[in-house]
Amino acid sequence: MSTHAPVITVDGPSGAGKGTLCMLLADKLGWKLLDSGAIYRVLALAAIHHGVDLESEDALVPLAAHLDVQFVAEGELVKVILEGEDVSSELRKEQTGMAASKVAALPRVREALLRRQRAFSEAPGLVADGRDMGTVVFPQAEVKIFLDASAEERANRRMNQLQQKGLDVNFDHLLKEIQERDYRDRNRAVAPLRPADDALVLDSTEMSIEQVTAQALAFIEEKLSAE
Ligand SMILES: Nc1ncnc2c1ncn2[C@@H]1O[C@H](COP(=O)(O)OP(=O)(O)O)[C@@H](O)[C@H]1O
Ligand SMILES: Nc1ccn([C@@H]2O[C@H](COP(=O)(O)OP(=O)(O)O)[C@@H](O)[C@H]2O)c(=O)n1
Repeated sequence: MSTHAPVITVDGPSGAGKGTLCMLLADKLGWKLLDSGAIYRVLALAAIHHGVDLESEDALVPLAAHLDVQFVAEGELVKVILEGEDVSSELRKEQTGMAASKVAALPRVREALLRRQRAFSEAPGLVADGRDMGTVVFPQAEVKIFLDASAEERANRRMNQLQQKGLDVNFDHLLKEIQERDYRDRNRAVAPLRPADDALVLDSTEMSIEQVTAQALAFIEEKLSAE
């Protein structure tokens, strides 16, 4: 028997601030967190480690169905273990995001990962971060948010984030990669990146993290109290 647990979905393009917002919301509400992008990233890494072609749907589907991954919470951070190996730092690299968007464009790969994502939904509630959380994975979600920002602002945020980690990054290169990934995510045949009809669309280009969080919390309160 399954009990109903409420779901908040946060979708949007790379660097819009989804991960930051979801972590703050999950922490404040005491709810579970699903970083669905991390699952696509792990699958891309598994394919690279096993020498599987990132465009071979037939080879990727069994890999997706049997993905041996653990997300281990360590204080504020989540360690990601793929087949016994800590891949946490490899996971966040821009080239891993790019590889993830290639495997994520394949319909049967997405299908193979659906159940794994839905299994994250448990009491007292779930905050789900991704591209198709409100449209495909949790279409019945009580609260849906679509977080956006201009590509230039997102590339700038990503550059600062990577520089803080001591990585040397080039703005123009990063912007080009973000635009390429956006294009692939928005134009794929299955589960393209788009706001759900009932989503609150927030453009955070000119908003601070605090302003985004405050608007999201006001919307969540309004939606949950109307249930
Ligand atoms: N509203 C905002 N204004 C400025 N920086 C932000 C904002 N939201 C997030 N950031 C920063 O931008 C970077 C990318 O945010 P992140 O949450 O990882 O985005 P996403 O999960 O959508 O890719 C992080 O360094 C984060 O601290
Ligand atoms: N629900 C999701 C989440 C991610 N993805 C894919 O996985 C890639 C990496 O997602 P991510 O959320 O980790 O990327 P960032 O927004 O952190 O850059 C995206 O570019 C998408 O192609 C997806 O297709 N569906």
